[in-house]
Amino acid sequence: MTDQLSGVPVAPDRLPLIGHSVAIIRNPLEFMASLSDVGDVVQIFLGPRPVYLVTTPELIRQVSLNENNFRRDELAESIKDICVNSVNILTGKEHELRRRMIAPAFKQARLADYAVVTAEIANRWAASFEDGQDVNLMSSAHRVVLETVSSTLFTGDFTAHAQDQIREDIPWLLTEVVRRGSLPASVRNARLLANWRFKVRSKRLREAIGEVVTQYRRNDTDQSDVLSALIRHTDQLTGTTLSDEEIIDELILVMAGGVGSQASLLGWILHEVISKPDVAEKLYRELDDVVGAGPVRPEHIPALPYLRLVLRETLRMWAPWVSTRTTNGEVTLGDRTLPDGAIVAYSPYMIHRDDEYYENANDFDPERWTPERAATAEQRTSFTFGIGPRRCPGNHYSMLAISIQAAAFLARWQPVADSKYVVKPSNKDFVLSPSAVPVRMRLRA
Ligand code: HEM
Repeated sequence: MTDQLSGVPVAPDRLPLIGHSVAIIRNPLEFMASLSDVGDVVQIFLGPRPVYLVTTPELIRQVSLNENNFRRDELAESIKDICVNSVNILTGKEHELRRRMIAPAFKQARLADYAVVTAEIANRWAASFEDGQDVNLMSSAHRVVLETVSSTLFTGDFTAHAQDQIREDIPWLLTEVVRRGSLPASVRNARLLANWRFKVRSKRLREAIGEVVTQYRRNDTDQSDVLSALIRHTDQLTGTTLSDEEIIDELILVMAGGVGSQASLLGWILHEVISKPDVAEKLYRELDDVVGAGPVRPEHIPALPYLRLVLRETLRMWAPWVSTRTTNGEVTLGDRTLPDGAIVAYSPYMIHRDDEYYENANDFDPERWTPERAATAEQRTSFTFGIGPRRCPGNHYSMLAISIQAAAFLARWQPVADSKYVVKPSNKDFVLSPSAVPVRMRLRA
């Protein structure tokens, strides 16, 4: 397995023993973006172990649309102490059923309820700054997204105590899940104090969520939130309902997958607007016409077409940098046949930043998404939320929430960026976040 598969090109600058690990940790974006010319499938080495990176949209589609060719056991192993059976690690029929079970939580009618809560929190957030105040908008974005996601998961005030504890644990969960995911299994499973602490705290978090689930079942009313949707749904085809443990798994996945990624994108959208006067001018004009000085309401969002273009362009520029799968038996990709158990990866970021697929791919150009300009080819190479059976179920909600938050903030504020600070991507999550967005707040005239 650790042998090089003959005929598949290897990424340049492989070092003995450590392979490409250091290059990836140091600058994953530059590393990924440098590989598209090397071949359709490129071997990169994490230590001695090869990872097969597919570098064309066609092969990414082939991987994503043929889910049965892949397993999730490596991912499952890496998160087993906190999440046992969530949708992202189930495969085949079990995955299909779980997708049906969680779908009602993301239905349009529910999104309308979540949008009301999201707008309330976003308007409160926008009103919380002072003129002339120095703020790091990235940490601020993280806080507002955390509050919003936890409030859309469970709102019932009869569970206040457990909710407080869960909210306190989410930042810890996010940091740990990402950190542990980058460690080899041998280190994660070693008898170390840090691993023991992780298990103890994971158990405590699961118990706190379990307490909320019990209270919801007892209360038996629809609270218009994610938890109510998960508890109340019965699958029409099989009569299945979700057990408490399964619900705990799904709630943890939403927290781990939804908070960091949304916060990063909210941070990027604010950074892009603040640092690009031509984009800012058009957006401010649109916000003035539709929202005025605020507060923003969910029904404003469909009337903000330029904001939508800016969001789509932000999602293109700052797409997840990597996604992985493990082959389930021999799998042929293009003219290469990979062995059973091989790790296959692709990078939405790499495709989205390639001039072959997007004209001047490194330019922030929202108008490329206007109906006149967005070619079908561009739509087909857009991988921010994945495609196929594992496409992100939170995509519509994320776009709505980020739009509401950005609109609420920008309707009121026109901050000035700290000119001495260079914003860099930081790889703490699968969507890279801005290292910081330091600004001085300025009220809009
Ligand atoms: C803007 C922020 C987000 C981005 C960029 C994003 C991106 C993605 C991507 C690329 C995948 C597919 C990964 C793969 O191919 O294996 C995915 C899966 C998933 N996402 Fe998101 N996501 C975001 C926000 C959210 C939110 C807010 C939620 C929940 C409320 C969520 C829930 C999930 C779940 C449950 C899966 C697993 C789906 C499955 O395996 O069937 N995501 N996400």
